[in-house]
Amino acid sequence: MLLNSITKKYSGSAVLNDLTLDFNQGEIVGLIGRNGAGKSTLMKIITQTIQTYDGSVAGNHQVGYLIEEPKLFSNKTGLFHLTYFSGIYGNTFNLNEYEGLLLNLQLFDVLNKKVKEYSLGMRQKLGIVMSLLNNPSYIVLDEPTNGMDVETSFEVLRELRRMADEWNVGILISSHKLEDIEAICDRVLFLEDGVIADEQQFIKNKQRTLTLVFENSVDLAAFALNQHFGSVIHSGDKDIQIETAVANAEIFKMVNQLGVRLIDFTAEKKTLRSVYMNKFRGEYHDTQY
Ligand SMILES: Nc1ncnc2c1ncn2[C@@H]1O[C@H](COP(=O)(O)OP(=O)(O)OP(=O)(O)O)[C@@H](O)[C@H]1O
Repeated sequence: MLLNSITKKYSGSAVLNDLTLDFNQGEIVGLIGRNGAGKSTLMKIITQTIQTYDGSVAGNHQVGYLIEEPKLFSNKTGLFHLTYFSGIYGNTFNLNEYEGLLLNLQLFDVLNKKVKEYSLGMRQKLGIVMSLLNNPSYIVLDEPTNGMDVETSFEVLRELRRMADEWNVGILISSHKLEDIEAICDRVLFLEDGVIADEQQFIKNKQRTLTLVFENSVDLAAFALNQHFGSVIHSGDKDIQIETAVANAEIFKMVNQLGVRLIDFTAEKKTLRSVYMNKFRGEYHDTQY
């Protein structure tokens, strides 16, 4: 997808100012910036929700999205939404095709409950699944882990990585949670003063200490036997610490391929946070992010 020289003004003042950006299918791109920087505006231009702007966008015909909260019918079930919105896109909802995703997102067992009984996190997760119903080449997600606890965010981020790797979906994701962005993105764009002020491929070629916790010792053993990412610093009953320069994406890909269950993942260096603070905000504004 290519966005070329995008300028968007509200009441004469430019929110986006001659912004150019490209991204590919299979790639996860993070978008960060302060409140009001124009992240949602940029996303709405990609999804054609905003149609008046200068510049051009190519390759955005098949885009799914979740911007702000998903629009749901509170008295209808999760399954109704998936069936109904598939129909709107001219498709028939095939539960088998989505079973794995719904199970991994802990939504499968609540599909027959009305969404008014769903928590905010569950509604967000349903919104993410709904964004896939038109078989998109790209999805655009505005703060998708809002309202989610740490564990739920992790489930969602892991599934997004899987969508990019296995379904070849390109994902643009905005968030104020830098750790979320850091966990899954291939590259990160800093939106400032209406343009991409910086781009970091900070995850690659950086030596980090990763801690991976598996559901059980069998899963850990399978991972330890197959991993070739770097040296093992520590190995416990279910957890392992490795030092590596390999992108998180590669590690998640292997976890998926082995079919093992990872229940926690941390990277020791918070490089995105430090890069962001140093470049734009000054360390005393940390609380905004
Ligand atoms: N419909 C509108 N009319 C006028 N101004 C608008 C409109 N929509 C957004 N803006 C303004 O444009 C700027 C960018 O808003 P936008 O929602 O794109 O920022 P954002 O980066 O997504 O912010 P946040 O992180 O708070 O979600 C803000 O100053 C906002 O007030």
